[in-house]
Amino acid sequence: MKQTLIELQQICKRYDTPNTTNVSVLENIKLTIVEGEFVSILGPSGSGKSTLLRIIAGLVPPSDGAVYYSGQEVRGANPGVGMVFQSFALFPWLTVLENVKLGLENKHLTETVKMRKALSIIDMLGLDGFENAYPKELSGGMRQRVGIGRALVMEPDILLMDEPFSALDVLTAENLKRDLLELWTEKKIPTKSIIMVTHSIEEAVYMSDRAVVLSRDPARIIADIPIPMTHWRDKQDVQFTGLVDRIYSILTKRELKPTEPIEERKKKIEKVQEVPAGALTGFIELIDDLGITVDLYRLADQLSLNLEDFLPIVEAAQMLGFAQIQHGDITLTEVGRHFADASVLERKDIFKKQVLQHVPMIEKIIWILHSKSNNKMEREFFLEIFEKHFGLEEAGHQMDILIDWGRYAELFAYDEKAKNLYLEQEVTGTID
Ligand SMILES: Nc1ncnc2c1ncn2[C@@H]1O[C@H](COP(=O)(O)OP(=O)(O)OP(=O)(O)O)[C@@H](O)[C@H]1O
Repeated sequence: MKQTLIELQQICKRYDTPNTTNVSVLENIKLTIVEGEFVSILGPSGSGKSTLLRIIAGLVPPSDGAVYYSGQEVRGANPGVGMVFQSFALFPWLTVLENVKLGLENKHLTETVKMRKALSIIDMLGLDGFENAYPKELSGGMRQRVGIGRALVMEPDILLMDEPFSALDVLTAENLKRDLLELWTEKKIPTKSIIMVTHSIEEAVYMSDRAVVLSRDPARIIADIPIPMTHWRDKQDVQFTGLVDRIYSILTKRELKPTEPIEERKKKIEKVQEVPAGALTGFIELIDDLGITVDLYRLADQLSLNLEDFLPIVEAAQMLGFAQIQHGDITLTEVGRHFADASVLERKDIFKKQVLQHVPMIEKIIWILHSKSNNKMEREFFLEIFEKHFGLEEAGHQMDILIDWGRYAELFAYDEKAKNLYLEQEVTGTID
């Protein structure tokens, strides 16, 4: 029977922001991680992946629920974990050796033992000869090796990695992934389990044994997929591409059920993806050019886009009724095809219909502008409404994108200087 290393029991996390209280980020997360597992955590941008990792590390307390490490409830820093950060988090005034040794700061060990352990890890990570170099003298890949070294020198049962490769160029990242995987699979490190947050489905399927997929607003676990392949994995293998496609299709599935009546959706203030109308138009044209149905994973690969950049465009196209996603493939709807083939003016008309039908926030903006005798209203006014739902920063982003969509659809105009939204002409037949 394998030892349970981490158990998350009904973890919830809520944050207060300057304008909103108790915004739920994580909801009812239950997860068990046993010895020998390499688990990836995937999810849309801002879904709460890093927050979850920090809760496991004990760096952030959960609002509800508990984290157990080897059967003991974690209160404060989790003694069983070492953490690797996307940004390396090295101290620039310390050498490679000093940075790595820092991981042992709180251990009751003699200086000689600390030195021996640090040098051995430095050697294992291919940093031999750079012990006395400062981070600024190192490439990104080598800096991350130091970050990994600092976590591994503690000989943690669980290695937590928060997007460890995303700040690196592709080749450096591939090289480091292979080296880390070799240390793990050949048991050259005493680590019993690895939990990695990543944006890359391919990375998750290449490296880990299990992919846990989170939803957004708030994050719940929507899938927990075993990856039953031996290392080294062939990225062209049908089992590999099948798993990538499956996770893609889960991630691109809309959280709001398509069957939900539009009247129900209109009661909600639903966040829209921050995708300008121009980018969306280009994307729909591209799908149309490539054929009726396009494999999303291959498309992202062709465009060299990572999930974080790609998913919002796909979701926006889906939300506005231009495309449908099924089994990892994207297909233009009839409206989408019509939009792709239309003239510039016709497109504006189609876009107008789609946003009015699918984006209740735009409908509210127009309703308010209509109700004013001068058909004008300050941006600030709408911002305050949206702030209650999304918090200040996100409300600003949402407002920017709604203005972009509204202007493109010629539903309203925007005076950049005065920061006013106003109606240029009557919008007919669409407002209840
Ligand atoms: N200290 C905090 N106070 C308030 N809100 C926070 C705090 N930390 C995170 N959040 C919010 O929690 C949500 C989840 O953030 P988190 O960084 O965990 O997501 P993520 O999935 O790791 O994002 P990304 O993929 O962009 O790295 C975001 O909306 C973020 O703004």
